[in-house]
Amino acid sequence: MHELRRIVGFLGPYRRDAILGMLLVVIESAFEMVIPILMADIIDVGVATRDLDFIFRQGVLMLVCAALSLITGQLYARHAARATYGLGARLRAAEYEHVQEMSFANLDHFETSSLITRMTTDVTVIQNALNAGFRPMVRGPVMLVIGFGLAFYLNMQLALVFVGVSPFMIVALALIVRHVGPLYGVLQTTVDKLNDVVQEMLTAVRAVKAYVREDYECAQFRAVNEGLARTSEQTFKFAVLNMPVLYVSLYTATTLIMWFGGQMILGGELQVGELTGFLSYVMQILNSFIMISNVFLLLTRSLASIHRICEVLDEPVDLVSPEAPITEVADGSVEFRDVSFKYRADAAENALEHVNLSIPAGSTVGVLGGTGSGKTTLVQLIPRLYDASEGSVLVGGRDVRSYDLEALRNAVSIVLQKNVLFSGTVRENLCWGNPKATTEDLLEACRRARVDEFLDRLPGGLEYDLGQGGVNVSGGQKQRLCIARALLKRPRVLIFDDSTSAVDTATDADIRASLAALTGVTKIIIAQRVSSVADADQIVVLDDGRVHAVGTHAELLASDSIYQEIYASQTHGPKGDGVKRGHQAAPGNAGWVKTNPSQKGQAAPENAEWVKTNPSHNGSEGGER
Ligand SMILES: Nc1ncnc2c1ncn2[C@@H]1O[C@H](COP(=O)(O)OP(=O)(O)OP(=O)(O)O)[C@@H](O)[C@H]1O
Repeated sequence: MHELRRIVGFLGPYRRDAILGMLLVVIESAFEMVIPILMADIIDVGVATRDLDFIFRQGVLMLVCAALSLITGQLYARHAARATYGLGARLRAAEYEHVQEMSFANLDHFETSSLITRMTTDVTVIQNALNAGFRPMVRGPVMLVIGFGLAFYLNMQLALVFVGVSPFMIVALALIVRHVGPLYGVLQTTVDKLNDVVQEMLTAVRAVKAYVREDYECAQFRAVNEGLARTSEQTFKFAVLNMPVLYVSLYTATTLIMWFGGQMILGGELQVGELTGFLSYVMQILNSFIMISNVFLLLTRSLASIHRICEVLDEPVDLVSPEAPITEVADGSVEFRDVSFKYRADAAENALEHVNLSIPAGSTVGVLGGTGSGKTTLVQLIPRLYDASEGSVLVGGRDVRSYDLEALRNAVSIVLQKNVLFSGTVRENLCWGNPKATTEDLLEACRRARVDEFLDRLPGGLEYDLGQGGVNVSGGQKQRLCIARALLKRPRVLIFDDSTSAVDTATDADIRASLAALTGVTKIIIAQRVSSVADADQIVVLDDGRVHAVGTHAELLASDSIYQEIYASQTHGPKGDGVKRGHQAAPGNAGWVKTNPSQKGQAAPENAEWVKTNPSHNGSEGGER
């Protein structure tokens, strides 16, 4: 119930329309309900006494009531539509804005497809329920009360006959609603699943085609689609039972009333007009029961949607700026003080264990480690995409939790592993980094990120449309555009999470050289290739969430077993003795995995071996994906 009230609270300025709409329905119903009484009078008084004047006057009154009922009905429809669609728009906006505020950890709680369903289908369900249910929701109870009142007024005994039938109807309807309610929740979850399959397939449609998995995807879709059809069938099979229940009640009541009414007319206790008027009220009362039961069914379905929407709206944003935040980041120094981190409070293992690191402002740091060793996790703590579970992360000498989030994230620019560009031109995408950037600024960032190498070839240059998700450029070009976008923020700390994996080694070196010229900016580079970090001031080797070693290329090459292994395997294959043969460029985009990974939280075994992970997936040397 409190969720229903919460959603009603979103009416905002449309509350006036909702209230006006309700009033109009009450007036409309009242006018309509007077008509049978006027009709009964025409039969019992006008026709019985052959008083044409009376019949005419009552007829005109009936017409006026019908016309007023029609006008108020029309006015109601206008206000109801405004309230309904206004509420839908406000709900979608509230959900969308809340999702924007959510942290990565918050977003981990929801499937993307489920969020889409909650912002679209669930809101539509509420809209439809309100649109179709608003009128009967008000009209049903109003007609029920007035109908019963007037039925008792016309004939008490007949009204009691009718009252006798009602409990059966009420109990049967309550049972149907109780059974159908939970099924609606299941139905919405099934819609989630369908959206999930469709979204995943559309996002990965190129991979589907490349791997010739169309049949498999179709089978997946068919299974979920048929599941949805089955669930809908099951749900509506029960929902439609309300109609037979109501009609059985209607005809039983009508038959009984005709029988009793007929006896009463024969006994001279009732007039024909009275019985006709009474039967009209019986119809109206039963109609109002039909309306109320339909509203209950609609409401039951929308309650499931309301709950799902409230789950999004009530998700507490766990990363917010503090009360009195610091708005200036003094410098680009970064420090990890005994930091441990787990993605979920109930996770058995930490993704990072007791990490201690000190990165001076303006220095360049490389981060190496096997797949899943915690590299991405480590850097995501710097702009506070997640908060450390234990210990603290400092930027510019202050705990990241003491900064204004926006100020911190403006000072720490991260090029995520999964590069994302948006629909729009190159210029629009780059301006994400700095909306005020001039064309000169954009071209300068493009030069540094080596975007200039292909920008001329894009029709329109900066005005070239990248298409949805940047489909109109290659993987390597996308990475370079993302680097340029990050540079435009003019950050104090620049983080590259494997951001040059899809560019050729020569361009990678070029980009590194131009970044080296950015003095005063701390650069943290996660890379698979030793060559990408060999020139760094210090290199951090991660292993199973722990810092295995820190040092320069020469120091690590001389002392660290994991670094030696990585280096050797990249220069001469997994078992090579590359230590002695000097540094060479690593193969294009090879990824490296340890073949006998140690248990999480334990130091890496000395004999750990690193192997190349399917380099063919990453493109050939010197090329771009
Ligand atoms: N959102 C998440 N929720 C739960 N666990 C996660 C999440 N992201 C990563 N992990 C887990 O945390 C660990 C470290 O992952 P992380 O992405 O930091 O590794 P990585 O070194 O960057 O790997 P890669 O080189 O493959 O990108 C892994 O065991 C991974 O499965």
